[in-house]
This record gives sequence, structure tokens and C-alpha cells, in this order.
Amino acid sequence: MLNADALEVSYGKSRVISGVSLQVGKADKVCLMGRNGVGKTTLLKSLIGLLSPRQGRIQWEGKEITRSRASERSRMGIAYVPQGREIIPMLTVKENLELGAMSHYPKETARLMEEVLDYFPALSEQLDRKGGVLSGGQQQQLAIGRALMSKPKALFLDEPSEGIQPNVVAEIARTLNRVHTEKSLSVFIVEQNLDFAFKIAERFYVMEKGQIVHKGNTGEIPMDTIKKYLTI
Ligand SMILES: Nc1ncnc2c1ncn2[C@@H]1O[C@H](COP(=O)(O)OP(=O)(O)OP(=O)(O)O)[C@@H](O)[C@H]1O
Repeated sequence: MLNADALEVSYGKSRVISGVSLQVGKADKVCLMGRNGVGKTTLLKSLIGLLSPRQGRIQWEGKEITRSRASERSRMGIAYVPQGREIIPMLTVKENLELGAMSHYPKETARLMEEVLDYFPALSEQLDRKGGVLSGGQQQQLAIGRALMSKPKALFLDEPSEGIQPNVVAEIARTLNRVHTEKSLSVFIVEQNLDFAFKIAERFYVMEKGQIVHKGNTGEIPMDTIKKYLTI
């Protein structure tokens, strides 16, 4: 579905990603792990179109998208949940959700919202509240819900468990697994929380200094082995 080949991504003269190749298949559940600053967010942004790779190529469903803008990739079914969630604090929960459908599926807003509120019932009671007053966990649910409003085929999430209470993290994992099953959604998560990552991912990639140094199936490798890559 998404195929990245030999990507190189830089900020000015500083090369952050080099020679990275990875695949995300249909209904795949993949986690990208690595210590702080190894380049996970940079790689994710290049996959969804917010950064342009200096070298390499990205294909989506067999089509070249290396130079496509993020908005075009979004129309093709690639949705992004950024680190820090980036919900709009002055808009209500309902308005934040509506934004997700506005670009591509404005006529389906009501139906999509019903679906998203079924996935995240806690948001139903908050619809008229400003996004900015929600707890971190509710904001994360809102950010994922907003992404789902664009009817994605694949969801790319950057550290969705960061700063969130364990019970809400567990609930988010359950919901992502449910959406994956019901919609054949592909899920690609950047995570440092291994418990959360292992609740979702079937496959993983580990990054060090801008390169993939390890990959495999989560079921075939003990969590402790991966932990070694993440501890200093
Ligand atoms: N906009 C930018 N301009 C210049 N350098 C940047 C920029 N964003 C990130 N970097 C640098 O690129 C490197 C990789 O950062 P990146 O955020 O991709 O890592 P990460 O693995 O996602 O880290 P974290 O887990 O802390 O989010 C770091 O050295 C960082 O300082």
C-alpha cells in the first residue's frame, strides 16, 4: 500500500534520515520505535507529505507520491495524527471533528461523526465544549476522531500515548484495534511506549541515527529485546 524506498531527508545541510525503506500494507499494523531525536517524526512527516525527501521515493497503492503535497495524500486516504495533537483550542469538539470531513467529505459529515462518536463515546458528552479545555486523553481521542472523519485507508500517528493516563492509553489501543478490524484500516504508529505499541502493532521497525536498524514481527520477538534499542 505505502512503499518507501531509500529515503533521505534533511533540514538544510543536516541529514536526519538516510537510506530508509519501509512498507505499510493494507490493514497492516506497524510501529516505528527509537530513542528521542533519532528521526522518527522527520520520517513520519516525509511519509505523509509535510517534508520532502532529498532522495528516494514513496509510492501509495502503486502510484508515485514522493512530491505530492500532504493535502493530496490526505485525499488519497493517508491521515495524520500529529505529536501534541494540534487540535484547535478555540473551536468546539464538534467543530474540530467537522474540520476532518470538510476537505473531502463535507456531505457525509453527520454520518461520519456518528461513526466516530461510536468509536469515542466520551467525546459525545463534550461536543459543545472548546477543544482547549479537554484533558490530554480526550484531546488525543479528538485528534484521532478528526483524522477518522477523513475516511482514511491508513492512519499515521506520532506518539499517541505521550502524556496520557494509562487507562485512556489502553482505551485508545482498543479503539485503534477495533477501527483496524472493522475498516481494514492500516495503522502506523511512532511510539516509545512499548506496552502500548505491542497492544497494537503486528510488525515493528527500530530506528537509530536516521536509519532502520531492526525490523520484525512483534509476536516473534520479546519486548525486552526491543527495549535494549530504546534505553541509553
Ligand atoms: N525543523 C527542524 N529543523 C532542524 N532540525 C530539526 C528540525 N526538526 C527536527 N530536527 C532535528 O532532527 C533530528 C530528528 O528529530 P525528530 O523530531 O525527527 O526525532 P524523533 O525521533 O521524532 O524525536 P522525539 O522522539 O524526541 O520526537 C533531531 O536532531 C532534531 O533536532
